[in-house]
Amino acid sequence: MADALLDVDGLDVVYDIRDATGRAVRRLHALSDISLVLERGEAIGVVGESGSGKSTLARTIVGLVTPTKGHIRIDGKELPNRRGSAARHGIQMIFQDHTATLNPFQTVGRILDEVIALWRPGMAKQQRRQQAVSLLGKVGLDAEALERHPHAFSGGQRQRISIARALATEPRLLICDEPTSALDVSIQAQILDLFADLKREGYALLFISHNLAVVNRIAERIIVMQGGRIVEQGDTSATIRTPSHPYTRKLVASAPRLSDRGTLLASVQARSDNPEEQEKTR
Ligand SMILES: Nc1ncnc2c1ncn2[C@@H]1O[C@H](COP(=O)(O)OP(=O)(O)OP(=O)(O)O)[C@@H](O)[C@H]1O
Repeated sequence: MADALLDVDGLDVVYDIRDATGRAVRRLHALSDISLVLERGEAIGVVGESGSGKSTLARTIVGLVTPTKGHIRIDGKELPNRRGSAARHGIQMIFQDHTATLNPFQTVGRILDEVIALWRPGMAKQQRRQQAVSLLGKVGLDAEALERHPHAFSGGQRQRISIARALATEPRLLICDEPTSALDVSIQAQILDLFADLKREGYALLFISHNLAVVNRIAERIIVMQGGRIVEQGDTSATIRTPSHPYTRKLVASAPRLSDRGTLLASVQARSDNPEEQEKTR
């Protein structure tokens, strides 16, 4: 598809399951024949129960898992399955566990500066600092954050910092693997607002969540996965309103208050005035 940003075509992933000695004892088909197309600036939500293959899909796209079959193309060109290759092609991943991306021994300024310097080798120090301040502003943090270490921030703010770090590589696509699941419900709403803002700015999102309400808030299209396969995909609201696959029907039926769409997030929003988060953010 010529105009697609990301084109995943017939992707299979098989894991070797090993015993304690490291010997492969069986194979697990984690992804089977996954195909999806994501347009520029579009947000697609990926839902499915635990073990359905959502993280494997994300990790395969960014080169952390090697597929046994299929193609991943960015701008119509094959994306090499290597660590770092996705970043060079404008794809960044945002994890649930931001501790993985934030070095606790470095200040936020240092964390951001390392990435900016890598991406813009010729940029002068003062300009890099300005760039870091601008990235912090984009995620709702002020320049003061530069001098502090990650542990000085709340969970929601640390997730903001890891988003700023991802944005430092000037990506076009953010692959978000349960980026709000580890946060309090009130903070979740604020981080979701941030993703909605980023989407309005033109970033494409592949947004993985087990929470249908979250996907409904962020993504115009939805992909439903079960047992490593896509069982349904389409417009998010239409799919939630009239799911056609029995598994999607089950997911919708078991989602709390989803029958009254919007209510869940409206209630989350009403509680999003978390003083701790607000105080530290500004
Ligand atoms: N490195 C691995 N080695 C072997 N099996 C794995 C590995 N990673 C995942 N799996 C298995 O692959 C299947 C898909 O896992 P995956 O983590 O992709 O699902 P998921 O939908 O993201 O689940 P969750 O929501 O719990 O993160 C599961 O059966 C899981 O146990």
